[in-house]
Amino acid sequence: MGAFKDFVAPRYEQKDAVNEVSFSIDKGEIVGYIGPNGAGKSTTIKMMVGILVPTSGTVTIGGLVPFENRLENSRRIGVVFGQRTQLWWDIPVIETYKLMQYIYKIPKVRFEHNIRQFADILGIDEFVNTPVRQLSLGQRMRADLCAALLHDPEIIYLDEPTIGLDVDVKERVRGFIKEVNRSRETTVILTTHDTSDLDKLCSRVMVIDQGTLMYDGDLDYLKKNYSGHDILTVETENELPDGLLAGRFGDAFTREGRKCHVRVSPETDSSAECIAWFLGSATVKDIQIRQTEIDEVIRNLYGSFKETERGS
Ligand SMILES: Nc1ncnc2c1ncn2[C@@H]1O[C@H](COP(=O)(O)OP(=O)(O)OP(=O)(O)O)[C@@H](O)[C@H]1O
Repeated sequence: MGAFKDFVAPRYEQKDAVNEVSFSIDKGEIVGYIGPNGAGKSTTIKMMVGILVPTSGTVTIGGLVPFENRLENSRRIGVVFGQRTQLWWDIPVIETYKLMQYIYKIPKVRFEHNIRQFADILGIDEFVNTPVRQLSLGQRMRADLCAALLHDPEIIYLDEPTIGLDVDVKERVRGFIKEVNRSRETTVILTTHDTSDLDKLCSRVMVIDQGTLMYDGDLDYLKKNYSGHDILTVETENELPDGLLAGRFGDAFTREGRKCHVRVSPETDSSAECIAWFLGSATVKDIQIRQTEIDEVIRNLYGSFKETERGS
């Protein structure tokens, strides 16, 4: 009944998937584009690729407006949507590549050179003659990445390229992206929910939430300013009295026998000063510092945006 109603009298609701998103990217950059589910990442990528037409504002890629010059734009870009494939389902991988060689008019020497190089790094030789429908997710993703780069694009858009991959394949995929960026100066725009992708690949990140760009800048700056605190764990030869620890660290410590864990907030304290205090107060057997994981940084970041919204 609901489906019938929607068919006869559909109701429409207007929603801005992205709003006030403004940025420029230089040749050869690797940019991580992150944000919670439904934030507007894929919508931005689709506008840059030319699939979606923005209702206002402009998108210019290498001097071209993508949706007005789809053919010319497609020659310059490669796209991988992690959840979909551009490979022909029923034919062997190599046949799709040959079809792409024909479509993009890739010179034979260049095509063979690229296949050889990519097959090497991605390890696709063993399944290049297998029909795509028989490939595992990790194999399919590697085959897709190779396909997206065969025509030497200047820019690649990767929408969650490591989604669902095991640790080994993730490493291979990341190594490949890095190598292509390094050796060919290919610009990479990457959306991901896997924060290790950011750590391993990107120096710049853009964070979008509810369609609006909230941060655009250095990953290191982001870590430093939203990281909260480090955890310092110190093992001493003898148990330190709680009173002594409380006198120095207040309530920012816990103790398990001879092990003390101290939460070091960069605004009020420093790990170096805490270590110096321990060395001066006891015989120290072991020291460990755990920095805030990037996951925690991102969680703090999304949280602080929500706080700002509530406050404003
Ligand atoms: N074809 C569509 N029709 C209507 N609304 C859409 C369409 N595509 C996306 N949206 C809406 O636009 C908003 C942004 O979606 P988008 O797919 O860009 O998010 P995302 O950041 O890529 O999310 P995810 O991390 O879950 O992939 C969401 O609220 C989504 O529901």
